Amino acid sequence: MTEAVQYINGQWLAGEGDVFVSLDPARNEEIWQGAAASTEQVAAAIAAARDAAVAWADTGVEQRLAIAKRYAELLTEHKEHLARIIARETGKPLWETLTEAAAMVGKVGISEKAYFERTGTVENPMPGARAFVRHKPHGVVAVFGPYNFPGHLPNGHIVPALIAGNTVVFKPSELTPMVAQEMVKLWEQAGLPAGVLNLVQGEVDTGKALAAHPGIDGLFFTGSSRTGNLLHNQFSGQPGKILALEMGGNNPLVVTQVEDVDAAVHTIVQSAFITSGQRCTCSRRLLLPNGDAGDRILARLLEVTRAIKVGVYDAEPQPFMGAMISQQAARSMVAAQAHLLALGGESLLMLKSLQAGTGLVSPGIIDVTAIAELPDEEYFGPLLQVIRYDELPEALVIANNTRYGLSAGLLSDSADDWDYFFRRIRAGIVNWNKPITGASSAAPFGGIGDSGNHRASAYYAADYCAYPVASVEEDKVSMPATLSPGLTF
Ligand SMILES: NC(=O)C1=CN([C@@H]2O[C@H](COP(=O)(O)OP(=O)(O)OC[C@H]3O[C@@H](n4cnc5c(N)ncnc54)[C@H](O)[C@@H]3O)[C@@H](O)[C@H]2O)C=CC1
Ligand SMILES: O=C(O)CCC(=O)N[C@@H](CCC(=O)O)C(=O)O
Repeated sequence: MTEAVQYINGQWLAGEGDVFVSLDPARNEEIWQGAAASTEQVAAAIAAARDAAVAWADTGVEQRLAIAKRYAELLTEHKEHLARIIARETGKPLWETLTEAAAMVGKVGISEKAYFERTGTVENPMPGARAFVRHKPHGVVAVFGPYNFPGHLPNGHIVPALIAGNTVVFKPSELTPMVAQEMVKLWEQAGLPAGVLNLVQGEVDTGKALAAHPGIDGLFFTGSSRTGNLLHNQFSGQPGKILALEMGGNNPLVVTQVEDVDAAVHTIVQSAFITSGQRCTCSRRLLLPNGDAGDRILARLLEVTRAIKVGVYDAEPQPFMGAMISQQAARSMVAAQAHLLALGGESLLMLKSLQAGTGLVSPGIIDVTAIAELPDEEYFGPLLQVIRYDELPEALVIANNTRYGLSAGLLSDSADDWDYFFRRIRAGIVNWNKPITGASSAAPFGGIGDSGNHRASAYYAADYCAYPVASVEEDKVSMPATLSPGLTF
C-alpha cells in the first residue's frame, strides 16, 4: 500500500500508477515516495471538479474569499514548516523559501484586489435600460506548476482561479510533490468543499492525461517553453478553451555607464545567481561595454561571484545559493558550459559540480562574445554569458536577438540611455537599475515571444480566470419610442 498522495473529491487516495520519488537535492536523500495518478484517477479528479463547479460558482465571492483568507491564515501559521519543506525539496536556502511562503500569503490579498478591479461588476449608463459588465468563471481548470517555485507559482494560478469561482485540478512538478501536498492540505483545512481543488500527482504521463482530457475548460501553465509549446499545439483547434502559458526566457541585462560599480555588481548577482539561476526572470546574458568601464565591472563581478557561498539549505550561516533541483540539472549546466566553450566561448569563472550525486554547483561566467551563432537557449542555472559591445544601439540588437521576451534590464546612470532602452527593448518585465528577478505580484507578470501567449499572470491572472459578460437589462419588455422602417404594430 503506497501513501495517499492524490486528493480527489475531498479524499486522500493512493495513486494507481507507477511509484515515483522526491529527493533532497542537497543531500541526495529520498524524502517522499508515492504512486502516480492513473488516467482513470485524473478523469475522476476532473469529474469531481465538474460536479463541484456550479455550486462553487454560486457560492458567492465573499464566501469564496473567506475560505481563501482562512487559507492565508493557515499559511502564515505554518510558514516555517512550509519554508522548510520547500527548501528540502528544491535545495533553495531557508532565507529564500521563507520569502516564497510569504509571497504565497500575500497572493490572497492581491488576488482579491485584482478580482474586483479587473473582473468586477460595472454598470454603465444607458437610456431606458441598464448595461452591465460582469464576469463568470470558466468552469474546470487545470493548473500545472514548475519546480523552482513549487508553492508560489502554482498558488499564483490556484488562488485567483478559486476566487473567481473555478474549480481546479492541480498537477504539480513531479520534482516537488511534497510541497504540493502540504499546500493542498492547508486548503482542505481552510474548509474548501470537496471537489473544488483536486491534486493529481505524477510524472509527464499524468500531465499528458490531464492536458488531453476533454473535460477541462482551461489550462494555466507555468513551466518550460518546450512543454508550453507542446500544450499550445495540443490546444490548437480548441478556441473555446483558455490557455495561459508562463514560460522561460533568455533575459538580457545591459550595462552602460555606472558610477557605483559595487551596486551594479550586486544587481547583476541578484539577477543572475539568485535561486542558483533557476528563475525564469534570471539574467542569462550580460552585455558590457568594451573598454575600461566594462572591464572594471567584470573584474569586480568575478571577484564577488567567486566568493558566493553555495551550500545546503539549512547551513548556518546561510549560503546565498543552495543546490540546484537535481544532480541531472547540475550536470545539464556543466554540459551547457562545455557546449558554449566548444563553440568558442571563453570561461571567466568555471561553473563546477561541487559534490557528486547532488545539485550543488558553483556559479559560472563565460564570455561568449566570440561565438558567431550563440544558441538562443534558456540555460536554467547559474551560468552567466557575457557579451561585450561598443555602442548602445548594438547592445539593443543583441539583447533583442532572442525568440523569448520575458525580462530585461538596464544598469545606467543615464536617463537618456534608459529612455532609448525602454523604447527599443522587447520584453514583458523591463527594469532600470534594479534586479530583473523578484517581480512584484501586484503587477502583471508575463512575456512576449516564446515566453508566453499574452496571458500575463500575477496581478493580471484575474483576467484569464474569468470571462466577461455584457448585459443590457430592463425589468419589463417595452416598445421602443420609434420603430425601425418597415415594421407595423
Ligand atoms: N514565466 C514564468 O512565470 C515562469 C517560467 N518558468 C519556467 O519553467 C521552467 C522550469 O520548470 P520545469 O518544472 O522544468 O518545467 P516543465 O515544463 O518541465 O514542467 C512544468 C509542468 O509541466 C508538466 N509536464 C511536462 N511535460 C509535459 C507534457 N508533455 N504534457 C503535460 N504536462 C507536462 C510537468 O510535469 C510539470 O508539472 C523553466 O523553463 C522556467 O523558465 C518557471 C517559473 C516561472
Ligand atoms: O507571480 C507573481 O506573483 C509575481 C512573479 C514572481 O513572483 N516572479 C518571481 C519568480 C518567477 C520565476 O520563477 O522566475 C521573480 O520574478 O523572481
